[in-house]
Formats: sequence, C-alpha cells, structure tokens
Amino acid sequence: MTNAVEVRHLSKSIEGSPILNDICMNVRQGEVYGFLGANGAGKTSLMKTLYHIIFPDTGTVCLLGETINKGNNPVFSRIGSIIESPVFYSHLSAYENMELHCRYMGAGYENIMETLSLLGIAETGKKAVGKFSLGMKQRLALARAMLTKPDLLILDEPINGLDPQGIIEVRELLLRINHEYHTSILISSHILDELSKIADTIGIIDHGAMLAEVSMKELTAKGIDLETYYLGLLGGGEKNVEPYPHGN
Ligand SMILES: Nc1ncnc2c1ncn2[C@@H]1O[C@H](COP(=O)(O)OP(=O)(O)OP(=O)(O)O)[C@@H](O)[C@H]1O
Repeated sequence: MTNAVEVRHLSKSIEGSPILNDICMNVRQGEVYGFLGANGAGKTSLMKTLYHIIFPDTGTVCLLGETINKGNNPVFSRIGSIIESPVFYSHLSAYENMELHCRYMGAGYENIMETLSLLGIAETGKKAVGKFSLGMKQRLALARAMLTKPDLLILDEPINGLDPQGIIEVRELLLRINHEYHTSILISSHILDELSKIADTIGIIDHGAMLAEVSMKELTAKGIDLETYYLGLLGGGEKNVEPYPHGN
C-alpha cells in the first residue's frame, strides 16, 4: 500500500542556517501520525515543504503516491490542511466563509452544511466568525480542511491555544474523522500527552532532524510512556523500543 506521506532525505537551509536536515518520514494510509517536537524543532517548516510553500534544497516529497514538484499539483485537491494560523473573513458567517472556500477550490456548495454539522458548528447562523471563540474558529478551520472529504489531513498544531474542553473535542473529532472516513491524518504538536492519546505512530523531530518514528502500540505493549521514550531519545539514553527503519 502506498504511504499517504513519504519524505526522503529532505534538507532545507534558510540564509545559511540548516532548519531541516536529511528528514525521512512515512505516514501510512489510514493512520494518525503525531509529529512531535519542541518549539522551533522544525515541524511547521517540514509541513510547508510538503506543500512546497517552501522549497526543499534536496530530497523528495510524495503525497498520496504523487511526487510533489515546484508549483501546484492536482493531488492537493485530495488533501485538507491547517498550516499556521487559519485566516477567515471575520465579518462573514461560517457558511459564507465556507462558500468562499468552495469557490476557491472550484467545489460545489453541497457539502457545506454536512461538514459544518460534523464539526458541530452548523447552528451558528449569521453570527460573524470574528465573534467566534477560539475553539469555534478551530472547528471552522477543520471544517474548511474537511470540506472536500480529503484522503489526507495535514494539521499543524490544531490544538494550540484551545482550552481543555476544546482539546478533548478536537481529539474526539479527529479520531471520528479517521475512523469514519479512513482519512490519514498528520498532526503536529509539542504537547506530548495529547499526541500519545491520538496517534498510531509518532515521529520525533529535534533541531531539524528526525530522531525516530515509533509505533504507539509497541511503546504501550512494552509499558513505556511517550514522555520516557522522548526524553530517552533526546538525552541519547536507552530507547528500549526500536524505531521503524528509517528512509531508504
Ligand atoms: N523564514 C525563516 N527564516 C529564518 N528562520 C526560519 C524561518 N522559518 C523557520 N525558521 C527557523 O527554523 C526553525 C524551525 O522553525 P519551525 O517554525 O519550523 O519550528 P516548529 O517546530 O514549527 O516550532 P513551533 O512549535 O514553535 O511552531 C526555527 O529555528 C526557526 O527560527
């Protein structure tokens, strides 16, 4: 089976400083992949290179089996994303914002209400998005990413700034989307506990280098919590669980 995301030996420097160093990443189809790293580790930069918002210096990216080259790629229409803070027309309603997104994507309006319902924001009526809580905006961002029923979701820190209830709701929602639609999900966060609750596989990045990709099931079976594993990796300590073989 093709991987949903395959990154091979990707490196990027900005103004002479390396920010991504020989990254390999494999997100399997149908899984939730938690991309874990401290602030500044390189999570957003890698996600931007997937879309070629920033171009890698070396290395390759394959999304849903398609090699991504410079410029637009038809496969992007099968991918939903939240990369950096989502921007909305704050004086417009959720529905109106979704309509504009449909026009941009060349999609019909028929999925709008269903997607807003899925995200629990179908009842917001004419309320301007500028008056939404952060949690509601995050749901709207997810609704926008989900609108075309994508095969892959790429979500950069979608729980940032949410309160505990909001975090739980987004977690449950993503798991539901993953189970019901078999959507592959790549989600980045620096919140270790949260990723351990949602992800099948964890990829750990530090100072622009991918340290390991490891199965949560395997960690759990060995009675190792993600924090212990993470700290062990960063400290160069005993890993106890072998990461997946890395790259080619
Ligand atoms: N346009 C840029 N110019 C210079 N340096 C950059 C640029 N974009 C990113 N960097 C640097 O690359 C490194 C990785 O940043 P990045 O935003 O990818 O990390 P992150 O893991 O997403 O962090 P956070 O969790 O804080 O969002 C940081 O040291 C950052 O300062």
